[in-house]
Amino acid sequence: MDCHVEYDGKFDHKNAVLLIGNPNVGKSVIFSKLTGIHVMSSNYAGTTVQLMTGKMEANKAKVPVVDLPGTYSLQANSEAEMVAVNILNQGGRVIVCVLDATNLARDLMLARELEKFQVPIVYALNLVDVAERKGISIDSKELGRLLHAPVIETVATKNIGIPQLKESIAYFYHASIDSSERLDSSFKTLHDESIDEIVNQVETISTVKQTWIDRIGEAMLRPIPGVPIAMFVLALSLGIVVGGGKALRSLLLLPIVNDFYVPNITALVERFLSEGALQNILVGEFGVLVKGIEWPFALILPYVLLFYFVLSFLEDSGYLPRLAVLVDGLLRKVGLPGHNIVPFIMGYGCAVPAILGTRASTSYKERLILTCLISIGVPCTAQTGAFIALLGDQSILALLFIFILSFGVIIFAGTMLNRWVPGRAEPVIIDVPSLLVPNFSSFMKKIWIRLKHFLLEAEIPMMLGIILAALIFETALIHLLGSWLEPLMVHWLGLPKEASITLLLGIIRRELAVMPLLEMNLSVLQLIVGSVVALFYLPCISVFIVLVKEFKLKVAIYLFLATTTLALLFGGLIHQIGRFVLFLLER
Ligand SMILES: Nc1nc2c(ncn2[C@@H]2O[C@H](COP(=O)(O)OP(=O)(O)OP(=O)(O)O)[C@@H](O)[C@H]2O)c(=O)[nH]1
Ligand SMILES: [Mg+2]
Repeated sequence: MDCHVEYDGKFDHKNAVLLIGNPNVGKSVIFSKLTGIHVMSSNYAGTTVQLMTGKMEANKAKVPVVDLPGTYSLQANSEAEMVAVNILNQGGRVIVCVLDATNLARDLMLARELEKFQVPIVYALNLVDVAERKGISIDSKELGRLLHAPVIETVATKNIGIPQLKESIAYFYHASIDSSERLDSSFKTLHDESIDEIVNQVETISTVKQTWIDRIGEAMLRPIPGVPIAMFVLALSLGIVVGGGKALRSLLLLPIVNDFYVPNITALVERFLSEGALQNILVGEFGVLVKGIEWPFALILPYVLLFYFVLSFLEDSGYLPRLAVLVDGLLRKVGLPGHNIVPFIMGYGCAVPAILGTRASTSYKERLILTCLISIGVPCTAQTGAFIALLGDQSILALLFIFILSFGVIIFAGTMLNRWVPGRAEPVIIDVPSLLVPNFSSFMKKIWIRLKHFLLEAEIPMMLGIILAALIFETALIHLLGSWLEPLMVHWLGLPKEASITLLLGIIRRELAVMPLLEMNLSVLQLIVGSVVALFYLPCISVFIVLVKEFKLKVAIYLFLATTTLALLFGGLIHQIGRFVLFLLER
């Protein structure tokens, strides 16, 4: 029988296999194993915040599969949960309900809610390896008998149980298509046992010696030694990103680009093109073949790579929810319960997934405050790389100043927004998962996905920006732009006229508001002013689009105006104060 589903351009959820379960139970890993499509998985609740779709092979047919955001219940409490519940309400062919073997009682609450849908359910009892580590053993056969459905034990990360799960899905998928009615009602019999009764019958907990990983996991949650550990993790992360990035840049990438690539490409272009505009656009001061390679690959890439290395490790190990517990009190002062630290930290990578990540927040107020703070004061990893390239060699203090200022503004803006934005943050219990040793292959794949994303997202706009800069310099438009912006650029900010280009390029990408300053021989004060302007300057095009999509055009425009005003205000004040201090020092 052919059960191929017609997609008609759009994904056919109603005929799909739906992966459902509480947050952080391994749905996305299972989805990746079923479909061969690698999607993001992390060891905290709320990784998946939108639908992920793919196809799996079932009895030689391609069957659609949907990975849903995790949900604690069908009374959705966040945008992400709402996505899951809405899809579920539309129906599906087979539900794969993923259960966490270390959290059976909690997960059965959702499982029980799913029984009301007239859709066959296959249970994947996942994380059995972690359960074993904790001395928890579950009789899956008995559980299946009590739930009137197949329960398949899985260790998704190691592919254990996945072939059996595939078989079971295929069986019920085809059965549900073959059957003129919905599946046999005996299959869906609601049972009378309470969740406690079921758990008592199937779960045995033996006392095992706590492993070192569980002991560390628990210690991290207490203020002592949790806070010192957090400080150490922060310092180590900074060391890896800043120190490692600098070493990678100056020992490997810059020599390759500057000593090998640039002379050769310049010679090649000069051989074929006579001196003139085209040659300048290709290999001149803002030559696209020179800066278009040096900026993204030699100056930014090392920091992006190492930042994602550190972030992915923190995500996969399960450290971030522990940090969330420690900073909960602090973050609540700016209207954000602790779990919001996760999208906040992601913002230091890129604001787009971070703003999407706020879908897991449980109130609109939280989402809005978090989005505003990320858009206003959190530099993305590419921009941080640009700051390090610009200031790192000149003055570490200046670099530090930029980040301290950004923290100050985030705290101030958060406190104000907490007062102004109506509503209140819902009280939530932070879901702390078991500490895990990251799975090597998914860890590497995750870094690769992010890197690929950066290269695809960054390289083309950066090239376009550089071509634009080259054209503006080549056609003397820079003088026109410089004259228009002279009162602002020269008198208020104390920057040279040609720095006006940064305001134009910064609209395309945030690091482009910084990079041109590298070519301008500026004083340390000017570098600080330029960096401060770039730090608060408007969100890049991609962020603007995501703001409009996730909120409203009005929110995007307000943020656009607020960030630009803040950028010019702070930049100007720092220039004026700096000039005054220098004047006093000289006297
Ligand atoms: N040790 C172990 N780790 C697992 C297993 N299954 C998943 N994981 C890890 O558990 C974490 C959560 O997995 P995800 O697939 O992101 O969970 P999810 O259910 O999609 O989470 P949300 O999207 O937040 O709802 C990840 O760090 C996985 O690598 C397993 O069977 N054993
Ligand atoms: Mg997921």
